[in-house]
Formats: sequence, structure tokens, C-alpha cells
Amino acid sequence: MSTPAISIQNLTKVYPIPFKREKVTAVQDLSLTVEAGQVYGLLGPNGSGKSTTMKIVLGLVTPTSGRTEIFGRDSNTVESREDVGFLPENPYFYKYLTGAETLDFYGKLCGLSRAKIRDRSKELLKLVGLENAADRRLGGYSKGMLQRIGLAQAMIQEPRLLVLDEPTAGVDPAGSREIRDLILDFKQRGITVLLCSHLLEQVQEICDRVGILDHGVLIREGVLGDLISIENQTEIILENAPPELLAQIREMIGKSSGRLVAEHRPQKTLERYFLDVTGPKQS
Ligand SMILES: Nc1ncnc2c1ncn2[C@@H]1O[C@H](COP(=O)(O)OP(=O)(O)OP(=O)(O)O)[C@@H](O)[C@H]1O
Repeated sequence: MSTPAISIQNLTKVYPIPFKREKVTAVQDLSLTVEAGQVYGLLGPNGSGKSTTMKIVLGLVTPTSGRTEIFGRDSNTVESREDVGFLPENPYFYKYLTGAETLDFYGKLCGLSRAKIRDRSKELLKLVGLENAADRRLGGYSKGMLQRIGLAQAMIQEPRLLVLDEPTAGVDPAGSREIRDLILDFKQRGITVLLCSHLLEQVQEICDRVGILDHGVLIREGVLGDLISIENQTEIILENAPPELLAQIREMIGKSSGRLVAEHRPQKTLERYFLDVTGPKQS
């Protein structure tokens, strides 16, 4: 089996509260594995320990006990960071820098050569749809554009793993969809993604596997489809079914041991409807 992108073993983090004798257990005996190539959703209510877990994986916070690894390398080693790109929850950007200058800055921080930064920056600005805004200052970017330059920044050193903390926070539905599509694009390129989000509808669309934290404890974990499927029910969606066919089906069900639980028209999501009515008009 290939080395997992992330391995978390019996991780616990207890924060002392300054000037008080109390402590906060942010993460408690957490073990989980993110296989390479997956999009993994780490979910949980506010304060459940998601950001703390991410920061420990990234080597930004020291665990109280347990260990975390990135592609087999302990998170507390500098080498483990070579393979990771990170978009924090509230990224701070220099608003007087342009999009291109921002990528230049992060490229230099990662120790990339001038030529490499130039090529990579051009490629990434195109990928995140900011080619035309490359020379505009970030102070004039919308929230969606800022998150996209944040994603480009996280991708500058061609990481194999992307850690994204709330990548669509504060972004409108069209902007969120663009970010969602970008994440799927990264997955297509073989990049592993660890994602924290409260937008469960989006998580459902893009994640292969999810873990749910509650008060620092992993209460559910598994393949998304398995976790949310209702075991003893079957859904059949028919198109253009004539009334006689529906009547026959109802009659057959009536004669069987099965029970018709619901019969209704499938609905599109509110997001899909919103995008349909606000999106570009078809000519
Ligand atoms: N530096 C810190 N010092 C003390 N307590 C902290 C610190 N960072 C986080 N905590 C506490 O640890 C717990 C988990 O916080 P964390 O930010 O990891 O949760 P989260 O799931 O990411 O929340 P959110 O969804 O609001 O971002 C919370 O009770 C929080 O108050």
C-alpha cells in the first residue's frame, strides 16, 4: 500500500488557559488516515478541534501527545512541509501587492528560483481565473478573488497535499462553486486535499471521505456515500413516466412486502436554482 498523505495517531491537544488553572482539551485521542489522492472533509461544530488538528498536522502547533505524519514524515520535521500547501481560515494578504506580486512573494518564501516563480505564477493565475487581475492590488479584490489567490499561493511549490481551512467562508454561491471546481481540478491532478468546512452541501459534492469531530473526539468516520445512505431504502428516479406505468408500479408495491415511503418530484438544490437564475444568460 502507498504511504498515506496524512497519518494521525492518538493525537491529543490540551491548551492551558493563561492566568487560570483550567485547561481546554481541543483534540482527544484522535487517530485517522487520509490516503493519497483523496479529498477528505474534517467536519464538526465550532470549537470541535478541526483547526487545531490541521495546525498540528502542519507542524504549526505542538501536540500534547500522539504524532502526525505527512507522506510518512513526522510533522515536526521541516522536510514534512515540502509537500504541503496551506490556506488558513482567515488568510492575511498584503493589500498593496498585486496578485502576481503576491505569488512572487510566496514563491520566494518557498525558495523557488526566479524562473520557476515566473512560470508557476503565470500557470496558477490562469488556473484560478485571475489572469486579468494579475496586476491589480489585492485591496481591490473581492472575497472570492482573495480566496482564489490564496489557493494559488498554497499551490506555488507544487505540493502533493493541500490543507484548506474554510476555503469558501464568506464567498457567494457562484464564487464558492468556482472554488469547489478548483478543488476538484486539484484532485484530478492527483493532489490530496484535507478540507474543513461548515458548508455541508459542498462537502458532500467533493469529499470522498469525512470525519466528524465533536468536542475534540472523532465521533464518525468513513466513506461519505456509506455514512449518509439509508440502508433499507431504494430510490428510483423515472423520466417521462406515463401515469399508467406509475399506477402499475404502485399496484406492484401494494402486492409486495415493500412499503412506498414517498413519491415526489426530485428537486434541484437551492444553490443550483440560485445559480440558474443569477448566472450568465444563455443567448
Ligand atoms: N491557542 C489556543 N489557546 C487556548 N485554547 C484554544 C486555542 N486554540 C483553540 N483553542 C480552543 O480549542 C478548542 C478547539 O478549537 P479549534 O479552533 O481547533 O476548533 P474548530 O473546530 O476549528 O472551530 P471553528 O469551526 O470555530 O474554526 C476550542 O475550545 C478553542 O477555544
